[in-house]
Amino acid sequence: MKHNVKVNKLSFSYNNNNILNEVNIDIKKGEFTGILGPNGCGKSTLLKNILRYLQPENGVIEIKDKNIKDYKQKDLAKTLGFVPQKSSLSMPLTVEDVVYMGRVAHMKNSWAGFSENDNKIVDDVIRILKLEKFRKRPAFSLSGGEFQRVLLARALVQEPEILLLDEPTSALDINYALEIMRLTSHFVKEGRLTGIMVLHDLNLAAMYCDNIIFLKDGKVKYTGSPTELFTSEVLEEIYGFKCEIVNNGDYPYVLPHKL
Ligand SMILES: Nc1ncnc2c1ncn2[C@@H]1O[C@H](COP(=O)(O)OP(=O)(O)OP(=O)(O)O)[C@@H](O)[C@H]1O
Repeated sequence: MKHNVKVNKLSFSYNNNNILNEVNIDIKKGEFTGILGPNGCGKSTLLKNILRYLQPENGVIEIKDKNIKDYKQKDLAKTLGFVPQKSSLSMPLTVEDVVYMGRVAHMKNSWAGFSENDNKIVDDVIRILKLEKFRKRPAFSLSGGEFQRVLLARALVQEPEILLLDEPTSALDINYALEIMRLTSHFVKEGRLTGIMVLHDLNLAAMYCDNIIFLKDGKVKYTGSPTELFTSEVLEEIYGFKCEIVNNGDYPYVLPHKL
């Protein structure tokens, strides 16, 4: 199988307001793709279409060569994991409860409860994400950055083949932001995931993403590696700002001009 997510001529409007116009995307298995572009260009809308939270007006979305419309909800939930940008909790759940929610799609039936395997996966992910000390804490008592890691843990215990993340680093300090990028990249490199992340930080994208998709005006303007796409000309065309690109070893580094 060559591609994990294939989007063909996807168009989407909110109340006749066209947001995505014949968008084509082909994301291969085992890649970490960053979706970038100006505010309001439709990045989150694109993710929501891929997650089937929104129905396209036109076009086809295939997940692992199968039309998304043909998936049973439970199979889609096992295949696609999602880390939202913001999430609030209305229920008094502990961190552990929230993480276990990621295993629900794998339960044989709701009477069976969680298996030994479920417990092991939850324990492993909690350890890898360094969440042990928060385990029994009410999730609402965590800071924004700590809670973002819990949301990543919930998505990882789901063991999805494809993980979609919507600006997971926007509320995080640089340490947490680097950690989320490193962990996502680590799981992709280990062959456990295909990663698709909406993000704004060009330099984080350059450091960790294999591929970039630039969206603008409802269209995919460019796709390619950060080295190919992060040029002052392309960035000026997409965002309308001037910058220098510094070669930072393996990846480009964007230095914006002061306005
Ligand atoms: N439920 C909705 N109803 C109507 N318009 C919406 C709705 N959700 C989003 N929009 C509009 O659709 C456009 C695309 O929004 P979207 O959130 O997909 O953009 P984005 O690229 O993710 O933006 P940002 O970078 O600011 O997060 C925006 O103009 C937004 O105001």
